[in-house]
Amino acid sequence: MQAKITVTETWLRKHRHLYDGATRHPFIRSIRDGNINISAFKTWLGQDYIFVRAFVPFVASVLTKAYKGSDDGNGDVEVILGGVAALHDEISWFKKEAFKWGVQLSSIVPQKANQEYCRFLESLIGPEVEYTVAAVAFWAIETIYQQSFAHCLEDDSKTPPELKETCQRWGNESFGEYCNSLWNIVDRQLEKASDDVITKAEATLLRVLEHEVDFWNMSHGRT
Ligand SMILES: Cc1ncc(CN)c(N)n1
Repeated sequence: MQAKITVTETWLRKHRHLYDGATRHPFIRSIRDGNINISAFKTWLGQDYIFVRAFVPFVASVLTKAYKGSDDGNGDVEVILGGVAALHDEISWFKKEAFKWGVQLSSIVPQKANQEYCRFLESLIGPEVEYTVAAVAFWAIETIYQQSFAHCLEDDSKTPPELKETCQRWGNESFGEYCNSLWNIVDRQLEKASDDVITKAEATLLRVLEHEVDFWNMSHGRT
């Protein structure tokens, strides 16, 4: 018997072009090919630190929604709590890495693409946004980084040794498993969602993909 195709699989097939644009962006390719411009890397580092700080309240809101909105026999809260803990480490890592590269985090001004992405995250925090919709955004945001940086660690990659740790941060197997747990959450939620929520969730996925591409563009100096 053929396995039933999930809503997320349908979306990924339908939006493959945009998805690949986010996970195989020229910025990521330049890390993988070993010809990354270090000033672009430093721009990304400083801007992403600001993004991650704004990401924390968003993830906390997903955690609250999971607690209130899912019949949590499935352990959604624990998975998302793991994500909050990982973000705590991520913030410490950004500080350490910024010091290493001589990036002054206190003087970073968020660029337009970053501001718009952070504003989008804020728009998903309120109680009027369904758990399913917020969970789709969360899953997509984490998975795009996982897939992008894992690409830089493949056997034939020429990622510079000094950037390997950065790629490991999101490209490692356990982050991959965590993303799969988020994917399971999303699939379970979508299975019981109304058509209206599914439509909103798909639109949210598209917005995330666009914001991620804009974020890479900004880091790559294309804005
Ligand atoms: C822009 C962006 N997207 C995703 C992630 C992964 N938490 C991140 N750090 N920054």
